[in-house]
Amino acid sequence: MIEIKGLAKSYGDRRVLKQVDLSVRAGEFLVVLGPSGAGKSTLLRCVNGLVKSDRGEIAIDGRTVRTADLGRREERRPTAMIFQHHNLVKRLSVLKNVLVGRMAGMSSLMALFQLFPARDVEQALACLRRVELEHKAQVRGDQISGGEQQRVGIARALAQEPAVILADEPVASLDPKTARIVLGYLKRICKETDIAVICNLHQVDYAVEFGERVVGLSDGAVVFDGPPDRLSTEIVHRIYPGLEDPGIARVLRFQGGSHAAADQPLAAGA
Ligand SMILES: Nc1ncnc2c1ncn2[C@@H]1O[C@H](COP(=O)(O)OP(=O)(O)OP(=O)(O)O)[C@@H](O)[C@H]1O
Repeated sequence: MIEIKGLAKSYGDRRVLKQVDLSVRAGEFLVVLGPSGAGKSTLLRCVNGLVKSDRGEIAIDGRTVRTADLGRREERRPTAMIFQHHNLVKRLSVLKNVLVGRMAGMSSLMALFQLFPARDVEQALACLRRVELEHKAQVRGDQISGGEQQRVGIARALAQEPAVILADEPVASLDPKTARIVLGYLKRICKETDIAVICNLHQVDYAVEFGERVVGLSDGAVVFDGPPDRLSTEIVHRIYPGLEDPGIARVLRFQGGSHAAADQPLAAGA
């Protein structure tokens, strides 16, 4: 359970997060939608302690998140990140990339020489099995496709045994078919393991298709929080002010999202 209360963050004069309140259940697949600069990445960085908020509280399973805990490898952290560009170590095998997720708790010497206990290797292989990549365990990280790299990113996050996986635009650099496959794995793992997922996305159609709950962030404030079938063109415009994209009406109609509003063309030619 993640509890965010009154979260605020500014960079200089720019208020990037304004009083964000959010709670996320174990096993919930939450999509955060919002335009560029809305504060989505900053929100995730505050949750994993990478960025110190100015005000507010974040607790994961009752334990307050503190930036000071970040550098302490001996402690297993409750958050795992998935990045847009996968961030794999290219010269390492797929398996070793996943084992990076097990490094918390290992001695510095063991970590330095990559001496992983057999049970960690077993666990990493099990994580690779969940994304159907066990057969690529010994392949180098740069010799697999972008979609496979992101599946390894998911396995690495899973290997950390986190309470929450924070995915920052995990499919932004993938083609639509691969993006759907990757989101499918992420959602399935969320449901099967009871790990909460907070997934920043740009694409309304993926949010409608995969999100169990959608939070719309606009200019640092939550402007929508609800199930994807409540997204309407009006709400999408609230999240993306000034957006002129008649395609959104089609997406909502096609996906069976809401409904009365979606049936109104947004603009000529919609
Ligand atoms: N370290 C930083 N120093 C100063 N300003 C920052 C820093 N990180 C982010 N910002 C600013 O904060 C605002 C929100 O950034 P953030 O990356 O959280 O938005 P976002 O919604 O994730 O955008 P995108 O979808 O483009 O990644 C932006 O104006 C950005 O320039």
